Amino acid sequence: MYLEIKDMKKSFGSGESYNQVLKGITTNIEQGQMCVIQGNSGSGKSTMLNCIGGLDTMDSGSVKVDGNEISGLNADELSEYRRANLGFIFQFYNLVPNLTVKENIEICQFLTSDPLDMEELLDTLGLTEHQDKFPAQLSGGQQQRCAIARALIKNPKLLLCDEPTGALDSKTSKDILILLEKINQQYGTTMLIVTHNNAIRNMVHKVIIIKDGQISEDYENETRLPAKSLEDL
Ligand SMILES: Nc1ncnc2c1ncn2[C@@H]1O[C@H](COP(=O)(O)OP(=O)(O)OP(=O)(O)O)[C@@H](O)[C@H]1O
Repeated sequence: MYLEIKDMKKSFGSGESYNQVLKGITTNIEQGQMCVIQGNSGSGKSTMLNCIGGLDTMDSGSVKVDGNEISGLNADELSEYRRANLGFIFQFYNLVPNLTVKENIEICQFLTSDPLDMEELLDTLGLTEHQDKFPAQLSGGQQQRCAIARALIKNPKLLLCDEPTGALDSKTSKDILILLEKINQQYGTTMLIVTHNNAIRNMVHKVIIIKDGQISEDYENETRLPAKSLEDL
């Protein structure tokens, strides 16, 4: 099992403002799986993703990535864990405005001794012709493709995506999902995708639904559809 989560608990605040957001999340994700995490607004999806990604620390429980426990790591160790294993994609692309597409990707290329080939990645993501442009010169979909390239250049084993299509129109969302599917097949990247979009459930290997800080549904999708056939995005 690539990702093993056991009894993950996380709360915010204290006294009257105490809010237990995650009340004991237990699940497993296999290497190479694409998995969506869904649930109502405020159910704890981003909190779960942030705890897995070492962007936040859980109160108790265990997260093992490729057999390595991450709970209890200090800030430096978490930083090294993120560098060595993870790629992040967010709803808003967080590109550096005064760097070109290629330079935005290059800043992450140096995080590993074994990056993917830049030209191949630019080609895969349809960015070759845009590589010398600045973010402000790109459409939302092109900016998100650049953010995906930046997350992928170091060939992360685990890609954490928080609403990756949240700011995009239906057609561009589908293009991005087709790309994520291609990356999953080409590089075997394990992916966790937090999304409000129910249609995305149809293309992934595994679905996790969170309700009130607990898992209410957790199942493997036996009848996956290719991303290109998804409707209602
Ligand atoms: N840093 C924080 N401090 C205090 N409360 C927080 C913090 N981060 C999240 N919360 C609270 O935790 C709860 C879950 O938030 P979270 O962002 O994980 O939900 P979500 O399921 O991702 O929601 P959405 O779909 O709206 O993005 C919310 O009530 C939120 O207000």
